[in-house]
Amino acid sequence: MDKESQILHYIKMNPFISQQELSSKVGLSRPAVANYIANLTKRGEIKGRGYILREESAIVCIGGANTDRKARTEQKVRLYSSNPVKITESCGGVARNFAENLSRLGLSTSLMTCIGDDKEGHWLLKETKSQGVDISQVWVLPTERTGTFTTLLDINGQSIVSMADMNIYEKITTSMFEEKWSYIIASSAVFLDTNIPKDCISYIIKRCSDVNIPIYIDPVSPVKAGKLPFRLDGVELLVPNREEAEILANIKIDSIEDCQSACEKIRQRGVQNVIITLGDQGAYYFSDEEFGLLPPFKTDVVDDTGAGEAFASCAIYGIMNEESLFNACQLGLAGAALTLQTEKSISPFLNPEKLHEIVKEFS
Ligand SMILES: Nc1ncnc2c1ncn2[C@@H]1O[C@H](COP(=O)(O)OP(=O)(O)OP(=O)(O)O)[C@@H](O)[C@H]1O
Ligand SMILES: O=c1[nH]cc([C@@H]2O[C@H](CO)[C@@H](O)[C@H]2O)c(=O)[nH]1
Repeated sequence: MDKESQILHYIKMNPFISQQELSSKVGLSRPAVANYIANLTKRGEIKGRGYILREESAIVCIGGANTDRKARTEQKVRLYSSNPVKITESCGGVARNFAENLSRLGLSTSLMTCIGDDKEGHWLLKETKSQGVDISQVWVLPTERTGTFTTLLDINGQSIVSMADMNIYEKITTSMFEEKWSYIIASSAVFLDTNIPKDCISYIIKRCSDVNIPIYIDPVSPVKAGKLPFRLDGVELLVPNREEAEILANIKIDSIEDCQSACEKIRQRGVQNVIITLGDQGAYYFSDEEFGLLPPFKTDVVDDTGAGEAFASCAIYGIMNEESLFNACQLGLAGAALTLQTEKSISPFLNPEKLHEIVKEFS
């Protein structure tokens, strides 16, 4: 291998390697190494990000970015019939929603997803970028259509049925993540949803746990939860709703005792902390040190889409700030309450001050 290839190889292995370390590994002076790096950067071989210093709060959010279409009814829905509705569109996708929520909470956040080369995809990127999320790692796939999520809401703002047209995510491969690996391990944590293919999910979990990068997971839906590998070592937090937890633990959940058994079974798979969100019943949390049920913070429900992501991203914000699981859940309840009050999948009012203010009000 020539000197340049050797340097590139060592940077791929460790994007934080110093020029001094490189110089002793490849047998060149430090200024000579600097010269090689400058040339590699000029040619675009080093894109910069993997080789800048680790940012303490950076999180890469990997998974879906969709346009959400919500059909709202003014009267009781009639099945197998034509229902008058009002349709609105907003930005969605679990990983994208996490990235935006976490960015609104002041964390430096990046999104890794794919969109089609269409109006919807470019709109999603523009809106997401405007909220401070780094979108430089998004794949634009010219032959695919951007994912869509269409949901029918009843008079109470609760989703009756949802349709996920997200075939685009099947085009993502493990080698696409391999190419971005230096970028991924330059982050302090990774958030993962289950929109991407099964082998990619396993690949990311394994590689992150090998280098001790904490992983947070939202299982997305009961169907997609089944894509998670059995072993989940390295997963610091998993936040399923009731139906997803039933799939993951392979038991029916009808009581608090069932929540505890489900959490124990999920933890046996290698997960550190589990929080099961229970809709209008609140959330059940379980770790080595603490467990319990928290009732929801009472609020008007305009639209329940995105409440689960709001809960989990605010809880992750708490965990990344070294709060206890109980305190993280309180932040989660506050974030969910805020999101339930809006027609969009993300609350435009979400910020750290507002979150702490709501927690104070309810505790
Ligand atoms: N009707 C409600 N009243 C009060 N709080 C609610 C209600 N629905 C949801 N919540 C709050 O939102 C949190 C998440 O809700 P839920 O368990 O329905 O998540 P989810 O099914 O993942 O939601 P989504 O997929 O729509 O984002 C709950 O833990 C609770 O705090
Ligand atoms: O299969 C999926 N269903 C729903 C979502 C997203 O979840 C949000 C609602 O919880 C919404 O934004 C939708 O796009 C997704 O990314 N994948």
